[in-house]
Amino acid sequence: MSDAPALSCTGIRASYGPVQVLFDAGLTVGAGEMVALLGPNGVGKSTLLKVIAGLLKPDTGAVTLGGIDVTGYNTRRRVGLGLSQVVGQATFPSLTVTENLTMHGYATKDKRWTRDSVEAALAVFPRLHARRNQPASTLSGGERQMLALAKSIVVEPKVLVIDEFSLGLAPVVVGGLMDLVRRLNERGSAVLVVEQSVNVALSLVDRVYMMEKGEIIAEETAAELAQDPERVRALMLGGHVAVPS
Ligand SMILES: Nc1ncnc2c1ncn2[C@@H]1O[C@H](COP(=O)(O)OP(=O)(O)OP(=O)(O)O)[C@@H](O)[C@H]1O
Repeated sequence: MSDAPALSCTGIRASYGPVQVLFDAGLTVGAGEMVALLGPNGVGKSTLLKVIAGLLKPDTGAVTLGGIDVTGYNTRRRVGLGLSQVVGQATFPSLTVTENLTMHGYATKDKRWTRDSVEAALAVFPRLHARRNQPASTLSGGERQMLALAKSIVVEPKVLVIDEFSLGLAPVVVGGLMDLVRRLNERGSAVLVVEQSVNVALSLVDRVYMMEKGEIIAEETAAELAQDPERVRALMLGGHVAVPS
């Protein structure tokens, strides 16, 4: 087995038209590791996720998946290498829960494999199982978020990237979703989360990167950061964050 990181980005510069948003940003997620990317609004976190997914071409820098340089690959080829990104509660509203899962599986795998893994995904989410024949439009926000995560199980991702899964959801729902992410990680997925709730991030991940103005300004373990609420507050307010030497 390769000991290459599940995901790495190095020296990423990216722009929207003439406006540069990322300045030599980089991060690494080891195989089987859970990592969070934190920072105030508008610093470029989602932009880095777009670069990772192949939705935005960087001006410079490289992205690797399992040691393979995928910088020139389109999104579909990256998904084929095991990348799965959960963005918001993205589902097809008029399709049922089962149809949403099946469609997602077909994107990369064959029919038989997909049928089995849709059953496996529904077994992990009893609430979705009970609503398997309902259109996604009739699900609650938390259930839709579960469906977005269930899609990730269908493709058994090597790298799962989650953008803001706690946004707008009740704490009890978030707790359930965190358990599911942990289970996915135990089954072998490396995880990168971008999360507004620092508490959620710190209780989930092993390691944290902090972003400010398009740059990674610090990297440390979640345990270390959890002991310094003052720094966490400064970070999330976008003030200068003192980095211990
Ligand atoms: N499609 C776009 N076109 C032009 N500018 C954009 C576009 N998307 C984002 N931006 C700008 O790029 C900067 C970084 O945005 P980005 O969404 O990456 O930040 P973020 O850290 O994810 O913020 P948030 O936590 O609020 O989601 C912001 O100034 C934003 O206005």
